[in-house]
Order: sequence, then C-alpha cells, then structure tokens
Amino acid sequence: MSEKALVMSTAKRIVLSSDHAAIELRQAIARHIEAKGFTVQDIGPTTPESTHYPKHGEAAARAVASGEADLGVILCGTGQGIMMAANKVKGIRCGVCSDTFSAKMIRAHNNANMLSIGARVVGEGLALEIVDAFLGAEFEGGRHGTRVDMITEIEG
Ligand SMILES: O=C[C@H](O)[C@H](O)[C@H](O)COP(=O)(O)O
Repeated sequence: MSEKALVMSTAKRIVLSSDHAAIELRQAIARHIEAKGFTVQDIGPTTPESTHYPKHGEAAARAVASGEADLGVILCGTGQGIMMAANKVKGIRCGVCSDTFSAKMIRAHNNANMLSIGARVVGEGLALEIVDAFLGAEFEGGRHGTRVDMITEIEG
C-alpha cells in the first residue's frame, strides 16, 4: 500500500476551534492536517475580535462527544481555559500539551479525544509536531483502559 493510501485508510474527522488568540495557528493546523488526509471541520472563529474561549471549547467538545468528529484540537492563549471548558462535556478527555511526548501519551495512555494547545506558548513548528504526535498515536488499552474507565465513572 502506498504511503498516501495508508494515510487515507486511517483518516479521521478532526474538529478544530479556538478563541481569538489562536486563529492563525488553528488555521495553520487545519491546512497541515488536511494535507495529510484528515477530514477537517474548522468551526472558527475566523475574525479577530475578542471572544470567549468557553463557548468555542464547548462547541468542539460537543462535536466529539456526539460522534460528529472523531477527535478535536482546540486552542486559546495558553490552551488551559479552553481545555477546562471542553472537559466539562461528558465523554471528553482533553489535555494541554506543549511537547510531543505528552501529546503522544495522552492518546496512548489516557485515550484523550481532544488536544489543547496554547498559541501564546508554543510556536507554529512545534505546534504542528504536537498535533502530528497526537493524531499519530493510538490508545494502548489494557491497564490504561481500566484507569480511563475510572475517569469515566467519576462523570456519573
Ligand atoms: O485560558 C485562556 C486563554 O489563554 C485566553 O486565550 C486568554 O485568557 C485571552 O486573553 P485576552 O482576552 O487578554 O486576549
């Protein structure tokens, strides 16, 4: 199988959102992963006016929780506020990452279904590598499944 076909066969639907602090980086990520064969649903915003990260985090999280998207990538200035909002939606496991190891491990060990990045923390080059690490990793299950189930139980 060609490398392109391999990428397409594992293609996933990725929802993206951010606040005003991360519009350019979010759009760069959208272009980057679309070029790799992912189906991208970029739900904005597209204009630079100041906005409120909770509503954008919630919107992306609801797309993932409903199954409309497989995974989500969200951004704000630090990645922290939008992550907090996303994690309030039942079924969402979102982590903020500023390094590629963590981005891989939140998929492999925590079965994270959303990644958050701080656009005022990391530059574009590293952000794209973080996204690649997240999207390229798979959940390992086993003992990690037991622990993720325990997280889910806390949700009630
Ligand atoms: O966690 C929150 C995010 O970093 C926001 O992007 C940040 O608080 C927005 O700040 P400002 O309204 O000063 O651009």
